[in-house]
Order: sequence, then structure tokens, then C-alpha cells
Amino acid sequence: MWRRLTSLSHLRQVRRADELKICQAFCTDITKPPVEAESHYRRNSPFVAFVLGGPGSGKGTQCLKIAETFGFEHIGAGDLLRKEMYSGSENGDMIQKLMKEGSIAPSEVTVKLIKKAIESAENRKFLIDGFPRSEENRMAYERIVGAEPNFVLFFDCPEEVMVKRVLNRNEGRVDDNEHTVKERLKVYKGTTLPVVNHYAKKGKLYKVVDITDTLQKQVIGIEEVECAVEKYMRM
Ligand SMILES: Nc1ncnc2c1ncn2[C@@H]1O[C@H](COP(=O)(O)OP(=O)(O)O)[C@@H](O)[C@H]1O
Ligand SMILES: O=c1ccn([C@@H]2O[C@H](COP(=O)(O)OP(=O)(O)O)[C@@H](O)[C@H]2O)c(=O)[nH]1
Ligand SMILES: [Mg+2]
Repeated sequence: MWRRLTSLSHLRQVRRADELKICQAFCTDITKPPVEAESHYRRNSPFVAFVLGGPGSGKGTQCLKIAETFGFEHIGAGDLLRKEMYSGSENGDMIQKLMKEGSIAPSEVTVKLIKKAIESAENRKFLIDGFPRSEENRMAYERIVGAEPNFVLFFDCPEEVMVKRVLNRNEGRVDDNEHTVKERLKVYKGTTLPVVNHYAKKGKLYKVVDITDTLQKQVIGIEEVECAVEKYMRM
């Protein structure tokens, strides 16, 4: 049974300035950007939040709600790659093969797609969902885009829950099968978690622990994220 997003106690260590950052990033009227985002608007540089978590941890589900509620543009790195794959581009076959294997696409390809999506959007506040998946991805983004994210949201979810969700996702994806999800979990633990740790060390990581253990509640509401953020702000 769904209980709620909880346990942000590890965030107590985070500096006051960072508390304000997350407060400003989330607690804003869509029509009026928060102070930090506002200064980014003025300089016309994007305000970027990376959203990380294992396969099936709920990144896409939460991003849709955060984007709608707080006025962010949602850029799914996997969605951009799938679009590229089905577009008949020269990279299509390569992307399909890597996705089926559960491997990570070359950084240059993904970062160029993300950069293009950022540049072509009118919005200047972005949630980049499912990226960076490796330290190499992260460094390529910093080099090509020339910036670091303003903060990173991390969905921490038990492995067996992630597997159940992926196998029940039913979106016709080439990678939603038992074999690929096993490979994806290996890549997540070995290659993506170092990125999560990197941002934790920099004080940019905001972890949300999802302790739901069944599929009964299919979609969690933005209230849970808000609730977690509010709880964090009170600490
Ligand atoms: N908190 C939740 N409880 C139960 N099911 C969820 C929850 N969050 C997402 N799901 C479902 O799990 C599947 C994977 O979620 P998704 O948002 O696509 O994860 P991700 O983008 O991290 O892979 C989807 O079918 C979604 O509806
Ligand atoms: O930055 C990225 C994002 C995704 N992918 C590929 O796309 C797949 C699906 O990613 P997505 O984020 O859509 O999956 P989710 O975690 O949401 O299930 C990954 O396993 C990778 O093969 C990638 O190579 N680089
Ligand atoms: Mg997703």
C-alpha cells in the first residue's frame, strides 16, 4: 500500500543556501519565477534540474507533474533518443541496439539532442529526465553546454519495485523486458550512481525516497513531492 514519499533526514546536512535553492526552485507561482530562476531568466541562461533514478523509479511520472505544477519544461533524454531512433536518422539503428542491450548511448549524441531541445524551447526552466547516466555523460554536458545543473533530484526506489514497474509499464518499449531491465540495473548501479554521488558531494542532490511497495497506487501526486520539499524546508 502506498504510504508516501518520506525520509529526507539525510538532507539535514545540506547547507542553508542549498535549502533556499530548492525552496526557490519549487515553491513558486508558475507566472512568477523564483528569485534564482529569475536571475537566470535575466541572463537568459537556462535553469536546469537533472532528474535521476533507476529504471522505473518514477522519474517520468514525477517530471510530468513537477513540470505542470511549477512551470518547468520536461526534457526526457530517453524520449529524445527514442524520437531520434524512429526518425530514420543515421544513428537510429545504433540507438535501438544500445537501448535493447540496456547500454548508454554515446554522450555526444545525447548531449546534442538535449542542447537542441533547450535552445529551441521558449521556457528557460528545464527538468532533464534520465540524464546524465554516466560520469562521461556528465562531463560531456558540462563541456558542450558549458554549465552545471542548478540542482539534481534523485528518486531512490527499491530494486524489486523498479523491476515490477518496468515489467508492467506496457508502453511497447524495446527495453521493458526482464533481460534488459537486469542489464539496466547493472548499468545504473555501476555507472549512474557515481554521478548521483558526485552531485551529493557538491551539495546539489535532493533525494526523494519512494517506499511504495506495490503497484496499487499507479501514479503518485505532485502533493507528495511538494510535501517532501516542504518537509525538507522546515528542517
Ligand atoms: N509511485 C508509483 N507507484 C506505482 N507505480 C508507479 C509509481 N510511479 C510510477 N509508477 C509507474 O511505474 C512505471 C514506471 O514509471 P516511470 O515514471 O516511467 O519511471 P522512470 O521514468 O523512472 O523509468 C509507469 O508505468 C508508472 O505509471
Ligand atoms: O541519457 C540517456 C538516457 C537514456 N539512454 C538510453 O535510453 C534508455 C531508456 O532511458 P529512459 O530514461 O527513457 O528510461 P527510464 O529510466 O525512464 O526507464 C536507457 O536505458 C539508455 O539505453 C541513454 O543512453 N542516455
Ligand atoms: Mg522515464
